[in-house]
Amino acid sequence: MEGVGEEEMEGVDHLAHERNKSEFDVDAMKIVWAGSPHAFDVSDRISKLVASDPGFRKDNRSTLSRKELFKNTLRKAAYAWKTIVDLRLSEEEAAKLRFYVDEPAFTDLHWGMFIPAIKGQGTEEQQQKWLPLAYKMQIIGCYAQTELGHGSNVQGLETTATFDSQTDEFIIHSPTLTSSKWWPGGLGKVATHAIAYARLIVGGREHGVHGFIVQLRSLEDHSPLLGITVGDIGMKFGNGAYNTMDNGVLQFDHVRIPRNQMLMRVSQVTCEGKYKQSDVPRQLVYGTMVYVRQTIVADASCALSRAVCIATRYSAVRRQFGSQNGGPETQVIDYKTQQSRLFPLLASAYAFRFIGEWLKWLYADVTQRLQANDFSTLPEAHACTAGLKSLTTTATADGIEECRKLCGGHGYLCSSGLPELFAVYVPACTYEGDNTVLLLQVARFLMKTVSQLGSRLSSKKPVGTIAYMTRVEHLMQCRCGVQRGFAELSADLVEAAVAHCQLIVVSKFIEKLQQEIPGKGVKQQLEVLCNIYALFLLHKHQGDFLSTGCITPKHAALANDELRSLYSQVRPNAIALVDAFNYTDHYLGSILGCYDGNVYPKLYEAAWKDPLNESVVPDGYHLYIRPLLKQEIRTARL
Ligand SMILES: CC/C=C\C/C=C\C/C=C\C/C=C\C=C\C(=O)SCCNC(=O)CCNC(=O)[C@H](O)C(C)(C)COP(=O)(O)OP(=O)(O)OC[C@H]1O[C@@H](n2cnc3c(N)ncnc32)[C@H](O)[C@@H]1OP(=O)(O)O
Ligand SMILES: Cc1cc2nc3c(=O)[nH]c(=O)nc-3n(C[C@H](O)[C@H](O)[C@H](O)COP(=O)(O)OP(=O)(O)OC[C@H]3O[C@@H](n4cnc5c(N)ncnc54)[C@H](O)[C@@H]3O)c2cc1C
Repeated sequence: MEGVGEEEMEGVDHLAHERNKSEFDVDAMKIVWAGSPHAFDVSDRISKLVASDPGFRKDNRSTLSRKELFKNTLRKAAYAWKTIVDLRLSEEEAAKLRFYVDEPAFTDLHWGMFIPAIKGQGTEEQQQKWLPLAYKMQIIGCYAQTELGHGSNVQGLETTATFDSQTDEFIIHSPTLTSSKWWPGGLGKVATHAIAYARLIVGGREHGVHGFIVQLRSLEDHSPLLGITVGDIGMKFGNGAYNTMDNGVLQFDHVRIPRNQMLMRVSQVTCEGKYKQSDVPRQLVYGTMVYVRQTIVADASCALSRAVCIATRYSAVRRQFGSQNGGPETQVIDYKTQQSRLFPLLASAYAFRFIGEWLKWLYADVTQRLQANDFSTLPEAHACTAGLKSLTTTATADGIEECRKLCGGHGYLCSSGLPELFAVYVPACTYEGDNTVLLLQVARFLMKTVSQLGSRLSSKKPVGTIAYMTRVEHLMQCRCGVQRGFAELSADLVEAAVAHCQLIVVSKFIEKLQQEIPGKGVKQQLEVLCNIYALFLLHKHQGDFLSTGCITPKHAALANDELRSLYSQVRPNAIALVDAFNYTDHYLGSILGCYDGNVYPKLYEAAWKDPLNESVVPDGYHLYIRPLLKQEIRTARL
């Protein structure tokens, strides 16, 4: 192209000068981020496989109608499955492939909730019957719990499951409009089966909410079965975004299922109509939600790191103001305001990665204990998964929006990848439990812990977190000390719950740094990021910390000075720290975040591909614009 300067030529790494500043071994950090050499190998190999296959292209999504978008998602899901089968990918590789395809689809719920629900709440016999069908995708499942009238309040669900001892069946029914199942992903147009949650009624007596496997559609022609009314709930936030998913509505009209399709690991109904509650906490029926909440924390680190990668690379490319004697303008990443907004998000991405690793261990540990009927850590596991899901998704949704703003006007273009990332991510603050409702669960756990243990919530925390621990105890004492009910104090208790979760994230980051971490300069970089995360939160909530008396205003001022110094330490390593996420340009889906930093030619080229530019004179000119210009005002034909 004429007039293209060297700085805009393709094939040149426009961020090479930034990459050369790195003070640590980026390849070693890639392995830390991935979790292990094996995990890095799988991620690297599968992400490149997806990026190189035109069958997984996603740059055209914003130009498709809802029906075209959905059909394209079905095509991709089928193509992904064929790829998995043809290449004989392992379960781990298959999960990575679905992750890098990066499109909300019915498969998320089939693999992410339907199968875990059967594994967690089905008997051995039920697992042996249903899991092989599900693993081979000979049935496609969804998780149908939420209703039009109830989502947070699971015990308020209205769908009924009435046992008929004459026929040894359950009758599944939607007694009211508000009992219609509403929101389940994959339900609207694809799922052939559901795990449906309903109020169990045996012999006229209610036994609370239980899960049931219900077939919804014929495996011959996909038509809804007798008594099943099912469809999509309509367009959702954003244009492309989550509209690739058929969140559905479902009504049951006295649908009969065999007794052995009630998930019976936690409770049973005998053929004589006798209800048996195993000696396990009834909350195990919520087990699938706990499982997904811990995966969502890991997902948060992925989503936030994507946004931070885009904003960091673009901040290094973008120059604005500051030219000296006709020299280059200043890179916006060098402005202290840009650093004070961006680098805490970079630190948070790493913090959430490590807390996600720990939560995965905690979930595996509690699951192992449940096998031995050891329920001692179940309350803590519930509080941690609920609280950390709430904390990380709120921070990530806010962080993605901040990254969009950090990219100025170009961040608002679809080609930046940020609007779509935000629109797809933001419901994470709602699904798998509204974030406030989940924090109330944490507050309830803290109240019980304080009442059982006295003021000390826990002494099991690294020394560096004393201020954080004191803050939680202070916030709890301020609330528990006064004689007012939980509901009256709930807004304050939620703040204490957030403080408690922040304490966990900081302490687990510190514990991570106590491990052996190979690679030149890697541990040092992580120490800087850990200090940024901890001091940023201390600065943001300094009112809490000052009121506890464990820090003075002088300490607060010193902490702020230290933050600025830490930002300066990150600055030369910023591009390398986001390179360590090892995202392909395909997965990032962002011109602003492209690896080579050659942004402007790509932005310019992308603009002309918009359908609006197929003609230089827009459709509608002659009917609407020309009359205006020629002052020939006519009644425009509707
Ligand atoms: C790689 C990706 C893989 C998978 C991804 C797939 C999907 C995720 C991606 C996209 C999203 C797509 C789908 C989204 C799906 C959904 O949204 S599914 C529906 C989610 N719905 C909810 O989360 C509902 C939230 N509500 C609840 O959980 C409960 O109603 C409640 C708020 C916890 C209240 O329950 P309840 O009224 O029964 O109990 P309480 O009276 O409040 O408490 C009684 C005691 O029980 C303890 N408790 C409560 N819950 C649990 C639990 N889960 N585990 C253990 N213990 C629990 C509670 O602490 C009380 O204890 P006590 O104080 O000692 O009495
Ligand atoms: C994209 C998406 C996908 C989903 N996929 C599925 C799925 O596959 N399967 C499924 O079963 N469900 C699914 N859901 C539903 C989701 O789980 C629910 O929307 C979620 O649990 C919140 O419940 P709700 O909608 O009833 O919100 P509500 O609880 O009605 O929340 C509304 C407001 O009330 C507040 N509130 C509610 N209770 C209290 C309280 N006790 N104290 C204080 N404040 C309170 C909340 O904080 C919130 O501000 C999905 C939802 C979305 C958005």
